[in-house]
Amino acid sequence: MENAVIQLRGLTKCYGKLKAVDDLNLVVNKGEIFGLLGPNGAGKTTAILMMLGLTEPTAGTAEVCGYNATANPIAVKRKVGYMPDSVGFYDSMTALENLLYIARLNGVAEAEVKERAHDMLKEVGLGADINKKTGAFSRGMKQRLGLADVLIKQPEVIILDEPTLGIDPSGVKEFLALIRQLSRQQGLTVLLSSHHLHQVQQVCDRVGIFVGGKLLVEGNLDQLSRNLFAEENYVVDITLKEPVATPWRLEHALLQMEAVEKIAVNDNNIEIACSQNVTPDIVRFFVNENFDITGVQQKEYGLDEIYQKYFENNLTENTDEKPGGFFQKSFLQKSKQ
Ligand SMILES: Nc1ncnc2c1ncn2[C@@H]1O[C@H](COP(=O)(O)OP(=O)(O)OP(=O)(O)O)[C@@H](O)[C@H]1O
Repeated sequence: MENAVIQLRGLTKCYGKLKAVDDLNLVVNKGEIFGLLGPNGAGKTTAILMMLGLTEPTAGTAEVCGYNATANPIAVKRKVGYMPDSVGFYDSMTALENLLYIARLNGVAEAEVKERAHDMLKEVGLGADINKKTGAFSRGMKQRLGLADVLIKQPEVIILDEPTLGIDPSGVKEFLALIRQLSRQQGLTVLLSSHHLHQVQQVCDRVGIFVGGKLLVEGNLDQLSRNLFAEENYVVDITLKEPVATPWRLEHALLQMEAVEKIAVNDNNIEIACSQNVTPDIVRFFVNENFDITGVQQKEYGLDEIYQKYFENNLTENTDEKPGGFFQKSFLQKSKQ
């Protein structure tokens, strides 16, 4: 693909009998922020190390900025900024001194190194901390300095491995906003790995769910939720003042409505999956049946539900299984003709 900055074809890495990465095929395009989302041990770091040419694939290829990462790791290193999950600095040196050191190591010309380092520190929000020793930096400040380290050589793509690990929630928000801003302003391609779905959801254009070395699905959130929840187009969540005394009677009555597909009753909470949006009819039904409604909510699917579908439905243990059991497990379902 013309626009592809990262192109992985059948990328596989075995450690003995363990397939840490299993036939990974992925394209990340220029200017995109792609989130590799998966639990601990999914194989994210191994995949990244192969993209950087730091470990050799057992099979397949990783092409980054047009270079085969295994055959040409130095060329890839020139184009890619990599921030590992734990960034180290010289504690007794200031932020500026640390950054100048990294910039020089990366071959930034002496004539411009100081100006660029100052600009970069301002850009990542450390303008006021230029002369502070990094030993006194918080984890969030260290991540910002790590980002400056990565960006100082003006890479085409940055790869961030668990970049928000150990930062407090407001720091995470600011850090992710910064990544997005930099990507949008400079057309920078970003691949970030994380197991924090909420964070990935905030910042990424597209995500891939990676489990047991396999990429289970990839796409933007809309596509993922449309694919995974095609059967569960409209889900209405009704909260009642009191728990339902005879759930089976309620379920039976609700299933008489044509659009109602599945129902789950949990004390005073009822989730109803429908083929069309019949929320007004459902509310009318409850009122007519003399239930006191305290809440009505139409459910929207985000990464939470997508993640839950994969990780809490035991699909992690059997990735060959086709997704689809989210509602079937807990919901009373209308039998199909
Ligand atoms: N050098 C190695 N030798 C043997 N096994 C390894 C090696 N590196 C990683 N593994 C194994 O490969 C699998 C994938 O590990 P990897 O670090 O890539 O996962 P990850 O998704 O990055 O996890 P985390 O989020 O915990 O960093 C794990 O089971 C891990 O134990």
